Amino acid sequence: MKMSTVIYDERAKELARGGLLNMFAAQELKSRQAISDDELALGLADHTDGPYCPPLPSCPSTGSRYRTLRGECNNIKNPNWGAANSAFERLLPPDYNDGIWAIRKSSSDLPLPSSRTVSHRILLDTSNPSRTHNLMFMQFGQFIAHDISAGVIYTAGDNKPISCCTGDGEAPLPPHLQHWACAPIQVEPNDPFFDHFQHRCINFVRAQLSPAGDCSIGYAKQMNGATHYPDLSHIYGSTKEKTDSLRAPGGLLKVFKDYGRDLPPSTDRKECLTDKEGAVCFDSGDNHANQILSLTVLHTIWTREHNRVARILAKLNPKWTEDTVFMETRRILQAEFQHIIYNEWLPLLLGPQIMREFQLLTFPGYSPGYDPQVNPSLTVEFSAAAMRFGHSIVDGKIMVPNPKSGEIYESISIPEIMHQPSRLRLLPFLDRILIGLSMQPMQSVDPFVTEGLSRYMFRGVKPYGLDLAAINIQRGRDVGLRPYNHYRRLCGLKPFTDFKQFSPITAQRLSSVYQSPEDIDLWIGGLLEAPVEGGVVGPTFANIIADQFTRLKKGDRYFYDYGSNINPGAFTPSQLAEIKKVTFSSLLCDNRDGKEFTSQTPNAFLRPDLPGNEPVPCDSPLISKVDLTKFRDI
Ligand code: HEM
Ligand SMILES: [Ca+2]
Repeated sequence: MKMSTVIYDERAKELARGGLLNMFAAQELKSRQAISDDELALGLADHTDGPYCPPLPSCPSTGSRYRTLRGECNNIKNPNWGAANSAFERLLPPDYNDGIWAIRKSSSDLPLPSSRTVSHRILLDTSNPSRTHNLMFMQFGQFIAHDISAGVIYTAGDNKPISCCTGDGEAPLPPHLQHWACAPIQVEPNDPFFDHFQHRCINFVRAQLSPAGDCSIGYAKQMNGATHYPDLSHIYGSTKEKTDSLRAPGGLLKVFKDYGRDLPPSTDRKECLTDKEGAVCFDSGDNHANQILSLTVLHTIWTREHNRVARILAKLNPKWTEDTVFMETRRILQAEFQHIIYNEWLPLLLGPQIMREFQLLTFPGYSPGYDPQVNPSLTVEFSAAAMRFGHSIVDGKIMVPNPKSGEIYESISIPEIMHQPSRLRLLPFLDRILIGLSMQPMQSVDPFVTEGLSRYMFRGVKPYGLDLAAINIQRGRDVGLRPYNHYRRLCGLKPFTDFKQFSPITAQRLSSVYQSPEDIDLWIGGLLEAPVEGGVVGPTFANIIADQFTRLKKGDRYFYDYGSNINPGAFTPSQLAEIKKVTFSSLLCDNRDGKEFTSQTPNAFLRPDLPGNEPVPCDSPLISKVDLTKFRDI
């Protein structure tokens, strides 16, 4: 069983060391009473002679036409904002027991209930399919998440994973033998599932720290391994070495040619179960593409889109070097991706009112809104809780239809396709799973999480796996999330003062684990809320997510629809008009195998049985076409 978090490179390691040094310095200053609790809580401790300050990148004064690979040099005054391996920001100061990094206690200063206990007593596995959204909406959400958010966990000195439990998880290691980054999740002896295996300990390693961007010393700040911007860093990589390793001649991306079809390139990294004959593991910009096969499918689609667009651009512009073809294609794909997120995916998540309130709606032409004061960085509230709403919409099974007979060809339980992407090699599989993801409803956002994630995640060949729900709760505590009520207040919502304010069943479940409503973990509280009008998440998550995508627009000089007064890589008006025709349906039609997948729903994220969203042939006028001749460089 493997978590998919990895250390990237030397620079990431150096920053991680710096983050840790600063945290130790804060502990030291606190013990000498040279730093006040207020300073710690507000993160204002201005000790610029701190032990480690991240070096500033050198950026071209005129601004490059292309985003840098690491995401540096976007904000002119703060060139590290949003860069890979920089720190997460936060909406509220952290709740750490020592004000620095120690995991919070309950409101009455007792240890919090075990994250696993919270998970199995509050979350059930009950099917509650969405009446509108399909599983492609879920899968696209994880694809977005992997682009912008990648917590990195500590590893041992030799880069090996840290174990916080004995042998097979019979118990947590005695504290004096535990690595300092351990926070193992205790499993109660009467656990309804893990007890069958005498499994009493879920391994949990704390997230790596990164130095604060302003070199201040204060509470711990976690590292984001990805570039914070939606820039397809998980397709292209965020270091030169990685990107170079993924590139092929002619400005193309490498592919694995299989039966004449292009799949992502293969890798011999050891994250997949590859002991069966013909088994394969795929490479990507971020090394997480094999986490679940339906995610690998989206990596395939975007890799193909790169090569499709690059070939057209190279023909239109025979004088371009292969570097130009590569970078121009990347620039177009990044714009397509941002357009699909803001124009199609977010409105279906947040509903019209929040989209309007946060000025997230898309319009024809250039858009206003860049604000150099806005730090685009992801907030821990978004990454460790709100955006993880997605774990509730995963279905335990993926139905793969046979479009010829109209029957279900295969119903795959998801642990079977975690780190096991080899089915993609079967000839009709890609087309079939694309149809399946579009037909099958996603699950609703609610306190139900499939056992495929809460009992069997990454089980490999074992009878049990990890509990992602417990890990989410523990991660929230690891990164210092405050209790749920604090974020309700922040969003202008009334806090819960009594369990009785929840439905009787929920109240009973909550009070069986938490002592007070003031202790509820943010991820749990968010899942319990009814969705906002026209959206799928409740108001607390909706606000945190809308805030994040506002930062990612206002704080991104390279946002795809900013004009040349802001964006050094702006599109011409006619090019932008073409980019704005892109829909995820058009992308799927352009990059499917096309043997069995011949029709597509106009809205790729909604169920085909919704009136007006019946599948149509890919050449129907209802599926938009992008005219790339506008990208001839004259
Ligand atoms: C399809 C099956 C999925 C699996 C197996 C999966 C698995 C995981 C795992 C193992 C983590 C790291 C947990 C930790 O150590 O803290 C994670 C994090 C996360 N997941 Fe998922 N996930 C899935 C789907 C989704 C979906 C659909 C979304 C959103 C719509 C999503 C959003 C996130 C986010 C935002 C994080 C935090 C990333 C970070 O900063 O590390 N996931 N997921
Ligand atoms: Ca990114």
